[in-house]
Amino acid sequence: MRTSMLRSLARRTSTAGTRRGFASESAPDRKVAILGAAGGIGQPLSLLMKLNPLVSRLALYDIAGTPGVAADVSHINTRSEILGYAGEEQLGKALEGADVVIIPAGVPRKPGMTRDDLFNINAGIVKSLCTAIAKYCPHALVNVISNPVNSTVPIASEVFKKAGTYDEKRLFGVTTLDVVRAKTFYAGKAKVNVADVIVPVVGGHAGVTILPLFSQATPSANLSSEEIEALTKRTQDGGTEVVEAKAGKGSATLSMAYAGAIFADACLKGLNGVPDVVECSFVQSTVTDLPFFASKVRLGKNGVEEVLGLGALSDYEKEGLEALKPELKSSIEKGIKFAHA
Ligand SMILES: NC(=O)C1=CN([C@@H]2O[C@H](COP(=O)(O)OP(=O)(O)OC[C@H]3O[C@@H](n4cnc5c(N)ncnc54)[C@H](O)[C@@H]3O)[C@@H](O)[C@H]2O)C=CC1
Ligand SMILES: O=C([O-])CC(=O)C(=O)O
Repeated sequence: MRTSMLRSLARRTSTAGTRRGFASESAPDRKVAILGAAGGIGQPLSLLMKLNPLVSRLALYDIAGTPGVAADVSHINTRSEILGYAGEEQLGKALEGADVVIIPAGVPRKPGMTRDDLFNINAGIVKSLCTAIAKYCPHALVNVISNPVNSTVPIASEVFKKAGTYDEKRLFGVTTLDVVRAKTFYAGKAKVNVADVIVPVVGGHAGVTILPLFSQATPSANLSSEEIEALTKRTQDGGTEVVEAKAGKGSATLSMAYAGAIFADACLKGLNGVPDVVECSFVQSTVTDLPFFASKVRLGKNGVEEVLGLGALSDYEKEGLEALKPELKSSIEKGIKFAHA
């Protein structure tokens, strides 16, 4: 997205005052809905999705505060039409016809909390939003950002199963921020150009369940095992690093909005038939014995086209993989149990 988005922005700016930039759009119509659009992630994510030329309609939904965000973002001279919706009675309208639904609704952590501490509030929010998705846009690709992702994605799957709309190809836990962090931290340590870095991050999205595969990182670098361990730990604790720095004012919002925009863009490209779109995501999986697992996923016209395997792991990564399984298993089971209660 990075280059295409900037190119498109530059084009719009250079044609300011004319309609030329708009008339040349050839991408198909795509509606994206953001649920939780007035929040810390929701607002910058709304901005970034407004800059994405693949979006023709952008629906911004929250329980309150969306008219202001929608009015503000709507003045930006890019392709998409902005639609603002506030309050539960408008949720159906926000969702109708959506191709991609992004969910950053829910409470964020404060220092001292784990992501699982958010379960009690966010599980119910995700359950009710997914119930509405099943009703109003059952074929949309659903990008779940709300934490704890390791549980909220299984909750979403159970809600969709119950409604008879579940398609495992269309449900994604957004773990892109782990990849974004792994790339940044690796580039700093390996002294390589960050724009060239590729690092898969697998497992889940909480603490030790986040497993960056630095042995597969490119460009390759001769890092010591101590350096790899430190990079792994920093990636696993990246969220906590931000929570502590914000000191009670929430968790990552700007970097998450960036990551969410990258992942939604990949979903849109896949829907539009762009070949070889691959991103890591927490999806239904047979890569391990766990029913959900984050790994590289090829995106296509129906969502997940292929869940890719883990590739060769170092001994350190093999240990990490075994160590993460009990926590990830219990978080998945907790979500499934909640959805059935
Ligand atoms: N997957 C990931 O990598 C990351 C996930 N997160 C998670 O994203 C979530 C949101 O974080 P922030 O934006 O910082 O929180 P925030 O509190 O700033 O914003 C959340 C928004 O959700 C809205 N909301 C609450 N209930 C809703 C409902 N039923 N329907 C629609 N909107 C509703 C609120 O009104 C608020 O505007 C948290 O659960 C956080 O842990 C945060 C960073 C990274
Ligand atoms: O740490 C948190 O609570 C928010 C999050 O998921 C992240 O920044 O990775």
